[in-house]
Amino acid sequence: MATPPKNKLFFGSFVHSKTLAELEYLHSTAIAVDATGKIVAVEPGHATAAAAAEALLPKLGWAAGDVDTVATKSDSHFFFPGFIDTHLHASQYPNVGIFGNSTLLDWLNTYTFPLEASLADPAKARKVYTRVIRKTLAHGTTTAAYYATVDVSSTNLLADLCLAAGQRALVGRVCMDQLSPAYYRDESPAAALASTLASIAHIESIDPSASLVRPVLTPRFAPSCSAPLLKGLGALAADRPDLPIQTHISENKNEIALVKELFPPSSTGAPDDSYSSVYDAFGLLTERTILAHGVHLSEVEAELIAKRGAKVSHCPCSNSAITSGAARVRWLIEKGVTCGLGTDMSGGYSPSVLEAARHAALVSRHVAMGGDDKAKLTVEEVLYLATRGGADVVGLGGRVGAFEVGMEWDAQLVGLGTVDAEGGAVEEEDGNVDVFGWETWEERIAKWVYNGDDRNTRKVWVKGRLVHERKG
Ligand SMILES: O=c1[nH]c(=O)c2nc[nH]c2[nH]1
Repeated sequence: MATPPKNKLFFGSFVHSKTLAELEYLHSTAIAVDATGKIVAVEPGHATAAAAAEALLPKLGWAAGDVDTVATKSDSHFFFPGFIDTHLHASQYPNVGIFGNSTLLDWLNTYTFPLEASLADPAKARKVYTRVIRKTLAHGTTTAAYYATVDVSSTNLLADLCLAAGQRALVGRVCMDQLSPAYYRDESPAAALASTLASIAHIESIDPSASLVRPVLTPRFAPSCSAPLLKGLGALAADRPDLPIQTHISENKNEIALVKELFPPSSTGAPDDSYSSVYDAFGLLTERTILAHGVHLSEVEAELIAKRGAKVSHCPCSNSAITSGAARVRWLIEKGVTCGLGTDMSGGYSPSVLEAARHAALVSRHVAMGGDDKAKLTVEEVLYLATRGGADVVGLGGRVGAFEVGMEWDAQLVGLGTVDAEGGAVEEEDGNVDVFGWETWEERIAKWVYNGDDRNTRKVWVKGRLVHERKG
């Protein structure tokens, strides 16, 4: 029989984003998490875990025997909010790193559609989805906005597996009824909508209160959806204002030209021929919409996106790998657009949001080298995008992404390697980050962002439940 969840007391150093520009460092702090996974107290100023327990437990009415305590081992260990991957294709995971010299439209046809279609085989889908969930959890991703495939049963399986593994997820059945090979597309707009409803019904049946897993409307991107399909999805989005929406926008110049050709304003009633106006004309540009990429948006489009409250998932690894371009994140933020980070596997080559964060920092420097010096993103800013910003993008702002009373405990325990007086490793030799002891906390975090990986992610919790523990 499964043991019932217990109250927990976490003790040590906690680091999280206070604002876009500022990380908050809470040392000698205790965070109490109740059996439902909610943070009920954040109390700095205790010398030890035992002292924190003595002070806190009576106030919370918790008996010592009902509480599990997790304390950090040393100064190079800290708790950090779980990462939020605002855009990834679970179905493309076997292809990470496999993109050759392709760009978006030929990459889709050469690498992506054949793999996605092959996951209609349930055994293969189970193998791929089990692995991608395990791998992203091991990298500290506590929430993932997943695209599955066109196939309903394997999409539903992805949701089942997320729930079983304890990963928070948005799971979308991919809608696409045109411009892909006949072996991989919805048969008609009506069939696409029926399959979407079937998948929504399943996901809502396994997690009726959306405690972890939620369905998300997923028109792949404008070129692969006919006008009747986009119209139907817009109507469904209006009927179901609780459902998030995810799609791609303005990733690649040939894609944008294709959208202009397929959706002239005369066919949509839009005021212009921009990509954003196409989604807007069909009621799909909303405050619940996650737009992946947004590399080549115009001023007017950024203003429209901000006005509608739609969000952008910045996918720097993918934008570099398949040569889409360098998105101007500072510019988007200054326009009032909420942004988060996406690994975008397998356009992106890495399952790690930490890798996406460091790549976001590097791409912003390329934008700066193009003449806009203030484009550079700081360590604090990319970590905000990876956590709090991401939570806003996927509609979970205020619920996850930071350590505040009332939020849920989605967190990772990060350990950096410690070096002794002779320069030898003191503990946990594995990993790329060496802490000598003289670094400030800001410097430790910067070393983690630029050199860290899953070896530093020792433990991961979602909604208070331990969902990953690094062995060895
Ligand atoms: O990076 C991307 N990955 C995809 O699978 C996709 N489909 C449309 N546009 C896309 N872009």
